[in-house]
Amino acid sequence: MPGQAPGVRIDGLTVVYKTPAGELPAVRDVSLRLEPGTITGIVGESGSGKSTLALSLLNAVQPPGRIAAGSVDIDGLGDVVGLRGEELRKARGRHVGYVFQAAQNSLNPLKTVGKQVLDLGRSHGVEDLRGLVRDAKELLGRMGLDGARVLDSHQHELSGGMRQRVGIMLALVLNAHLVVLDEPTTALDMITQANILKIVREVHAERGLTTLVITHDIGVVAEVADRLAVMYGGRLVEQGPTRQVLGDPRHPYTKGLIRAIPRLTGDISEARALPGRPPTLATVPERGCVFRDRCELRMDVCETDDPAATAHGDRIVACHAVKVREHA
Ligand SMILES: Nc1ncnc2c1ncn2[C@@H]1O[C@H](COP(=O)(O)OP(=O)(O)OP(=O)(O)O)[C@@H](O)[C@H]1O
Repeated sequence: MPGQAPGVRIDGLTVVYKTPAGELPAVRDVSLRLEPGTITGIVGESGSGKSTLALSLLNAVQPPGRIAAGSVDIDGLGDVVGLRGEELRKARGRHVGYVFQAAQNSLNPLKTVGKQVLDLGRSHGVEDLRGLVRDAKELLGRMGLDGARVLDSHQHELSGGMRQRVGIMLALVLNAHLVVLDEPTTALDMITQANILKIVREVHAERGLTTLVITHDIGVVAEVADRLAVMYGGRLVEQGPTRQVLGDPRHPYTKGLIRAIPRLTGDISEARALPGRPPTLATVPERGCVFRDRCELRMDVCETDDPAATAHGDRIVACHAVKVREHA
């Protein structure tokens, strides 16, 4: 059913967590567009704010966190930051399908997978429950599982990788047209991971979805994403079409991430880990560039001024040292 894919406009989004040192931002002034029908990948090291950003798409940030500023406007839903209660519950699952991180542990241990599919359908007013179960079985089959058997199983009877695929099935089965996958394949070996991503891509195309894939592994999204957004210290530091970002990274952090991955550089001996560690909420600088402590291009202005995200053609880069060439 192409043509139903919603667009998403995230503008000036800031999400804070309450800490002993006060409220600190895990996501700061992030603006991002998900174009209808595309797959966007968000990459960044652990703690960069990816999951917090994903939760914001469902207005699902829990205390001690809260969305402190900005909007998340989804076609057909409006600004989800303003949604509450029943409206929000209906939107989740039906409009926005999602697999949150650690989804492999989030199944109900007391119920079979099939029962959980039925519960999901009932709670969203699905009339054709038989059809829903059929779709669930089919999706599981496509991901290399024995659908009937998995539907009859409890969580403890499934491996981590199987649970992860069940999570993906649950994100897709209600036929939502916006799908958010947070680390969808981390429990899987490389070959299964590649297969699952291929299926995500196929289902995305068949159903006309808008998809967001979140991962710390830039190699994972390189395979599926049309666009990439790179996150660091709660900021989006670079965005653009995947091929451009991978083939000609501009931000020093993106360059470092790519250099660290042998299967992207094509040569194991060339791969170099990015020195240093990403900041935590407590250590992320209040002023200036969040990446400066690890940056080889650091200048004086980076200490004091946060670089603005600047668009040039299809590319958006937030770095004082980078003069993005026109028409990247
Ligand atoms: N409930 C919470 N209370 C306090 N701080 C939190 C909470 N959840 C996340 N944070 C902090 O917010 C920052 C961003 O976390 P987030 O989980 O969004 O990052 P991430 O990029 O998804 O990392 P990971 O891949 O490890 O999940 C981190 O510094 C994290 O410690």
